[in-house]
Amino acid sequence: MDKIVIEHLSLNYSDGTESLKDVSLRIPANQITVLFGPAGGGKSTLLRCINRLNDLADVTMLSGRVLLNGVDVLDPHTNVTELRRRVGMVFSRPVPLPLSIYQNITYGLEIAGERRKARLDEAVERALRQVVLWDEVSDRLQDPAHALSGGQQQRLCIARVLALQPEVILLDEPTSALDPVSTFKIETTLRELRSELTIVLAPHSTQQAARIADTAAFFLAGELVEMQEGEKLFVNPKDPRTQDYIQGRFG
Ligand SMILES: Nc1ncnc2c1ncn2[C@@H]1O[C@H](COP(=O)(O)OP(=O)(O)OP(=O)(O)O)[C@@H](O)[C@H]1O
Repeated sequence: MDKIVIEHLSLNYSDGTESLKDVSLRIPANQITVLFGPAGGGKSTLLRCINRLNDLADVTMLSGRVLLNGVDVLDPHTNVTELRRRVGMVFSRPVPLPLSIYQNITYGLEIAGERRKARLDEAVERALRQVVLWDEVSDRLQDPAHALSGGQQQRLCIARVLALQPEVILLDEPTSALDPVSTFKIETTLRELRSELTIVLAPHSTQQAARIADTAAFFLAGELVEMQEGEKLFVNPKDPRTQDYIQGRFG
């Protein structure tokens, strides 16, 4: 089943950059779909269209459709707050709230109206277990989140998103600020989360793309060059531009 279907999506910013040029693709449910390619290819822009974060940018032209479960999220009537709960986002630098570990997880739930302590405790434990952080922090949930290591902070940021029980998570270079061990833990966590939700990720390297992609899409200067199963794309790309990029000939 396709969770997200993007149809003829084009987007220009006010400086005239054509960041997405007639992009159409299908993102399968319960898989990790990787958007990769050289800097400036449009990967972040595409991620930010899926949860309407581009509403905050200086966009001068936007056309096409982004269907989530068949419904166009670009429709002006979309409830954007609800959309962003259903489609969570994780950024490249972990930015925990200046609160305790516990409150980082409960913050969004409390805003959504949950006040019951038992429910909040349960949600904290569940989310921290999902990102394999529970055993490391269960005895110091009231400590400031900033006291955690960078890798732990990023797992906490993922847990914060998961606590809202999203259907999709978007990750924009989530491990670019992390060491290889933390990166490995996050990649393992994402593989396990696939059974519960749909993951769309812009990796920080081609190596990461190849390691983690169930499906991979190669972007170059706003264009989708090709998309296929990760195992096939990284072994036998169809397009010579993809081949040149994955062999390190440019970018
Ligand atoms: N808010 C913005 N305002 C103006 N131009 C932007 C904005 N965001 C991105 N761009 C431009 O759009 C193009 C695509 O950028 P985008 O960040 O989507 O690419 P990317 O493939 O994710 O690259 P990177 O890996 O560097 O993040 C670039 O030319 C970039 O300069």
